[in-house]
Amino acid sequence: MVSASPLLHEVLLAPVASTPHRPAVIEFLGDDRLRTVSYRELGALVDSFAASLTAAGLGVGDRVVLESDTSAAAIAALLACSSLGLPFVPVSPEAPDERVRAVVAATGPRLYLRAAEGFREGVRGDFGIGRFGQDGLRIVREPAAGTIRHRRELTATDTAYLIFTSGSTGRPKGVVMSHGAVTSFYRGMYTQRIVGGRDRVATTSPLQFDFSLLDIGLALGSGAAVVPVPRPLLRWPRRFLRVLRDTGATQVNGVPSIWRQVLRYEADRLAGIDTIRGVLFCGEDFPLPELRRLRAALPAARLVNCYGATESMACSFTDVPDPLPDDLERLSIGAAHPGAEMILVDAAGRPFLRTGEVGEIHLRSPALFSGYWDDPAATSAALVPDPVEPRSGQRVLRTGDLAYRGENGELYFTGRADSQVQFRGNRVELGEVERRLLECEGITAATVLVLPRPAGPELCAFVVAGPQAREGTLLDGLSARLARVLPSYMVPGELRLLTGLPTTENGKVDRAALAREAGPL
Ligand SMILES: Nc1ncnc2c1ncn2[C@@H]1O[C@H](COS(=O)(=O)NC(=O)C[C@H](N)c2ccccc2)[C@@H](O)[C@H]1O
Repeated sequence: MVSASPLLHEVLLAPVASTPHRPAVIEFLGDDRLRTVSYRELGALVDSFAASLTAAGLGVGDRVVLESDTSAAAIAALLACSSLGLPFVPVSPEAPDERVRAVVAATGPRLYLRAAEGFREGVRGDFGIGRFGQDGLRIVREPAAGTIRHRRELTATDTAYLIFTSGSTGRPKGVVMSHGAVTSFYRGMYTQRIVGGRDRVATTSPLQFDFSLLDIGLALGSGAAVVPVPRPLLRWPRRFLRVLRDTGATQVNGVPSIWRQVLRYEADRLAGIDTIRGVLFCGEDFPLPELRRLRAALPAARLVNCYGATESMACSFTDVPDPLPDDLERLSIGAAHPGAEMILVDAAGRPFLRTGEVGEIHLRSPALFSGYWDDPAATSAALVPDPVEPRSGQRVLRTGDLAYRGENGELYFTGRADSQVQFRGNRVELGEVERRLLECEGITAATVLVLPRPAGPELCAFVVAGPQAREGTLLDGLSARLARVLPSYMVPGELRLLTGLPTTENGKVDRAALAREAGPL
C-alpha cells in the first residue's frame, strides 16, 4: 500500500515500518564490496540527521544546499530536510563553482551540506556548513541566527526542494516543488507498477537532476532498493555493467546517453546480465537505432519512455512497443499518468483534439511546480490560464514542447518549440533532420545545429556511427540520400562523424559544446 501522505519523507519512509529489514540502498564500493543499508538503518540515519539540523536552529522554509552524489547518506540528508520542512537544493560535486555560487546567491541558504571532506574554496557566504556521512551529520560552522518563523506544521504546499535547470536560455531557473506536487507525481508513477519490493533500481543521474529524485521515489515508495551507480564509472562501459551485475540491479534508469558506449562496445556483456528486467529513460529522444540495439540485448526487459519536465517532475510513462516496428518513425509519449492530463493547444491558443496536427503540450496536473524561485515573470509565462476554461482561475504548465495526437489517441513528441528554426526563409524542425539522419544505414545518433558561417548560417550535422559502420565511407552519399527525403533547405551543409556526442552534467546532448567544437570554419 502506497502512503497517501502528501509529505515526501512520509511516502518514502513508509517501508521503515512495513519492511524494516529490506535493503533501502545498496552501494557499490568497488572490488566486489557492497554496502547495504536497510530501511530501519535508513530511518535511524534520517532521525539522527534531523536531530542535528534541529539543534543547529534550522526552521521550516530555511533552504539547505546539498552537495553530493546519490548515496544512502545523501538520501538520509534530503529526507531529514523534508521531515523538518527545509527545502533542499541539490548540486553536483562536479558543478563548476560559478554555478554553485549562482545557486547560493539566488537561494540564500541557512546551511550548506557537503558529503565529502574538503570544501569548495570558491563558494563563500554567511551560511552554516555541515558535513554528513554514514556516521552522522556534523555542523562545522554554525548557521547565522535565523529569522523568526511562525511555522510548526508542515503542509502539502510547503516546498520540498528546488531544482535549478540550466534552462535552454541563460540564467538558471529554480524550479520550486512542493511536497504535494512531488507526492502526487509519485502516486501517479506507482500506478504504472514499474518496480516491486524485491527490485533494485540503479540510478545514474546526478542528484541535481530530478531524474535522480524520480528514481529514489520509485524505489523507496515501492519498498525496493536504490542502487546509486558511481558517476565516474558511467564513462567506462565495462565498469558500468560491473556495477549492475555485482549489485543485482533489476531496473536501470537513465538518460539515453548512458547506453551509447555500452551498446557500441559491450552489447553482448549487457545481454549477459539476466537480472535486468526493466529500463526507464527520459530527458530526450532515445535514437531508434540505439533503442533497437538495447531491445536486442535485453529482449525480456520492459522499456519505459518517461516524458516530462522538471516543472512537474515528469508526466507520462509509455511502454516501448515490443517488437519495435521496422517502420516506426518516433516513440509515443502516450498520455499523462493518472491524475494528470496533457492538452494540445494550437498557435491561436485553442485546445484541440484533432489527430495528426502539431500543437503545444499544456499540462494539467496536481504535480505542477509552485513557480520559479524569485522569478514571477518566468513563472507567469509558464503557469498559464487553463486554455479549456480561462475563467476558472486554474493554471496549467505551458511546456514549450510540440506534439501531435496519433490515431491511437497517444501523443507523439516532435520537438521543442524553440528548436524550430527559421533557416534560409524556411521553418526547419531540427529534430526532423535528426530523425532522417537516424534512418541512414550505420548512423546510431545524430544532432543538428544551425551554426554561423562566413557565407551565412549553416545546418551542421554531428553523427555517431554504429559498431559495424564503415566509417571511411559512411558520409559519402549521405547528403544525396537525405536529399531524397528532405527538402533541399533541410539537407545539412556540413556533416561531421564523431565517436560520441558531448553531454551536459545531466547527461543530455550538449549542443553548446558541439557548437564550440564546430566553431567558425
Ligand atoms: N521522454 C522524452 N522524450 C523526448 N523529450 C523529452 C523526454 N523527457 C523530457 N524531454 C524533453 O526535456 C524537457 C524537460 O527537460 S528538463 O526540464 O530538464 N527535465 C528533464 O529532462 C527530466 C524530467 N524532469 C524527467 C525526470 C524524470 C523522469 C522523466 C522526466 C521536456 O520539456 C522535453 O523537451
